[in-house]
Amino acid sequence: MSIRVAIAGARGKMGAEAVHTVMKHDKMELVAVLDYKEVGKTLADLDMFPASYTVPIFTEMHDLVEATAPDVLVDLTNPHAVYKHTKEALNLNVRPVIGTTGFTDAQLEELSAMAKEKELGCIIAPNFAIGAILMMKFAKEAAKYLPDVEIIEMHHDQKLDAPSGTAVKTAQLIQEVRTSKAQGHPEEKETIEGARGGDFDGMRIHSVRLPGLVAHQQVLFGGDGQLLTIRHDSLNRNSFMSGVAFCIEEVMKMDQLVYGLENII
Ligand SMILES: NC(=O)C1=CN([C@@H]2O[C@H](COP(=O)(O)OP(=O)(O)OC[C@H]3O[C@@H](n4cnc5c(N)ncnc54)[C@H](OP(=O)(O)O)[C@@H]3O)[C@@H](O)[C@H]2O)C=CC1
Ligand SMILES: O=C(O)C1=N[C@H](C(=O)O)C[C@H](O)C1
Repeated sequence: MSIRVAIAGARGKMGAEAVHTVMKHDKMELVAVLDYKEVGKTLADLDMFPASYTVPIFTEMHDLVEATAPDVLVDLTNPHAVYKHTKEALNLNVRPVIGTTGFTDAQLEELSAMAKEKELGCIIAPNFAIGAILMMKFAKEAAKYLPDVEIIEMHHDQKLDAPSGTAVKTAQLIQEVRTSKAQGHPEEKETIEGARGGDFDGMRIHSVRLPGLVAHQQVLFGGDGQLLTIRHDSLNRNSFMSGVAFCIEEVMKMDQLVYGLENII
């Protein structure tokens, strides 16, 4: 039996790739799309998709679920919409696979409690690319030996959240193995506000936004007379798609929320 998939954010850069991925997948069926405004009756009404994509578009999650009974909701929207979508999906017994970044800790805790109570799988993945997951794992390992670390994440200039979800997740993983410490000179002063980046448990995170970039991150470690740099580059959005397909299949086997693909690969 096919997994019935709905996608929120289908007109976006990631969402459009995810639409093609699900449409091509032999074990999945794209049954619906969630939008926040009337853009047509089906995806086929939009110039960006082929005429064969007669997938219905809904503006209310409740109507979407009632009409098309999806197993999984994939959300690739923005930090303002994603929390509501995830809650609505869980309430309606639809398993969320969330790529959208920008959750607060409190939101993650609440969604985790909801998924547990409902015994429903839910995956929140700040990054679907296998190379990025490895970069984070290697950074966590390196931080045990080289605890002075700064993160530089670099993204296209349409990104809404800073720092990136990947940078936050990397810092959280490092925090698990590193004794909290302030870095740099104790008396350092910023003569331009923000020059030293954001402070996460003493680690500095720097966010670069430029046209031309897709999604890139360097984790820099400094030691006595040595430097280690761990870098990952997503050069296109196809780099995320095998992770999206993997999560859609995995979430069907789960009964709780997982935050980060490093927990299930
Ligand atoms: N986990 C991962 O591996 C990755 C995650 N991301 C994350 O995915 C998200 C999307 O990224 P990207 O595709 O680049 O962004 P885009 O801005 O290209 O796409 C977002 C889409 O969502 C639509 N949208 C906004 N609000 C709603 C809503 N309430 N309901 C339905 N659709 C809505 C937007 O429509 P409109 O433009 O008309 O407002 C837009 O088409 C971001 O949070 C990004 O950080 C990105 C890459 C990889
Ligand atoms: O907005 C993006 O593009 C990306 N967002 C995710 C993040 O915030 O980490 C994943 C990837 O870096 C691309």
